[in-house]
Amino acid sequence: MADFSRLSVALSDASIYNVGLSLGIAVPIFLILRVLIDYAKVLSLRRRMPPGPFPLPLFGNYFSIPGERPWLKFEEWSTKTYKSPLITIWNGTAPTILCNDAWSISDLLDKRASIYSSRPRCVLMGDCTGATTTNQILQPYGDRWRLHRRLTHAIVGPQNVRTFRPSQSDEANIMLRDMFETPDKMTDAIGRFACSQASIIGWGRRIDTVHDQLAALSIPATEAANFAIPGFYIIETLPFLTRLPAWLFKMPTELAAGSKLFGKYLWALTEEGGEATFDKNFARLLLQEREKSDLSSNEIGSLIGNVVGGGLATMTSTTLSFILAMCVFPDVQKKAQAEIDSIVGDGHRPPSWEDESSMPYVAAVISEVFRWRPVTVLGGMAHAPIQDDVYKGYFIPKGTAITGNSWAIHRNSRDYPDPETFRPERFYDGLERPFPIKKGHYAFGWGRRACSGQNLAEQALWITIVRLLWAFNIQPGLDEKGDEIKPDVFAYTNTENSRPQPFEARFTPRSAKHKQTLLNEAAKSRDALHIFDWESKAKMQ
Ligand code: HEM
Repeated sequence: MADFSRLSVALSDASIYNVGLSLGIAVPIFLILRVLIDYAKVLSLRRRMPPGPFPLPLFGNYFSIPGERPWLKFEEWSTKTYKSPLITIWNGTAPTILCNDAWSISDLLDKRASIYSSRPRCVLMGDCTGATTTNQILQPYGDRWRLHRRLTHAIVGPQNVRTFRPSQSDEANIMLRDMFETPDKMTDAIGRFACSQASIIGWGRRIDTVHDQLAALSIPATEAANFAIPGFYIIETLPFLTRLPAWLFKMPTELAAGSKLFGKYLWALTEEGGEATFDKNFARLLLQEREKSDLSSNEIGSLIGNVVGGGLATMTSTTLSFILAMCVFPDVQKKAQAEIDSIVGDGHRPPSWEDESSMPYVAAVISEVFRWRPVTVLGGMAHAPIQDDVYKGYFIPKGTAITGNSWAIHRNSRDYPDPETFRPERFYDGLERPFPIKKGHYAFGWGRRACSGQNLAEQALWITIVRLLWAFNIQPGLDEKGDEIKPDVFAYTNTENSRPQPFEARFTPRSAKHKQTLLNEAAKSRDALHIFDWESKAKMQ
């Protein structure tokens, strides 16, 4: 018996050893086979898709995409290397098609919108945070997304957004005062304005300083848009990294924990907003809609969170680009001011909404800002087709990420001659050149997924820009010798929401009368805004 039992132990030891040995050999062989099969699929697909750099196994084009402003490289690949408006790059084994001209992207995302209105898989923003099902920006095309879009439009759609004109006008006056008093903090003044108008819409509470927790948390959170840049994060290239234990790779766990906490914070704000004195806020609307549409607290939080997240960085960057343009193109500024003066006179009142239709040149200035420096430089968020498609002989598989290189689209000299010059005349008195859409630019994206906050953004930017032009001569900052510092118009951040690197500008009131009026208006506006002044008890721990 004893001998038998020793034999069986020896046998079982041997079989464990053998199994271990077999696994040790089988697992790597399986993994290598898997990589090779995936690579074979990539190589076979790429022959039928738009051209692009040759991908490596597993990593795709990860190593050929520059870390610094990759949109410039994509434009070069499109116009010089492959001479094709559409190029394909591989995020690991997943293709992304980048459209580098307005006409091809319009053919796909506008004209074939019934196919191209879903979203591709997003590892960081979607898988790691669970937002794919709860956040409109990421939701796949379908009924839930339609519901979210309808709800967003119920608060900031073309008609409904007018409810917020008075508070926007008051906040713009406060912003003007802040620019006048502390021009070195212009970015804070604009960021506070953008955050406050979003918070008023969301929860009926204004933001008095950028140190408010909502502003302090939201400003860095908007960097999440970078997750959409192909090749920016290795995890988008190698999604299996999300399965590694946290001690080995902590980013996914930290992201998940952070977004859970932020979600709780948004919900706490929403509960407060439901009780706010100003009852036309989004929280109130969604809480009423909650049962009817079976909305989860995460969905409600992200719907309101998008008003802050969608508008904060985009509006701040666009306003800064406008200021930069005015510092560099003074003749445009003078022409816009002449138009404003012809309508509102000598500074006794600031321009208001009723004046909008009488100021076509100001409208053209704003369109040119969107064109000259489009903020979402790679189109914000890629679309994805819900079925395989063929375009001009190229195969586009279902689920492929497809987006516009807005940088390249807005600098195409066929559509915009002399594209580096800031020239509002391109948009004045009709479009100077044919363009697929009436707007004449694609700063707000395409087709059915085009920006839901467009009307809000345009309304806010109009009142901001027209009042800045009315109140100030905007000029570059001065160095120690008193000479103007020429700003670098190409010094922009390396981010999806691209904004000018810090630069100095002077805001000189255009006359004593303008100065007096702007200070009086700011004081009146501060009183009017008291209804939105209350302290939030919601805190993110
Ligand atoms: C200058 C300001 C803004 C710019 C340039 C901008 C740009 C964009 C772009 C390019 C997209 C992607 C469109 C596409 O997929 O084709 C987008 C989507 C979106 N934006 Fe904006 N945006 C701005 C302001 C806002 C504001 C103020 C909000 C607040 C409501 C907002 C909310 C959204 C939402 C919810 C989406 C997702 C739409 C969907 O997938 O159905 N945006 N935006």
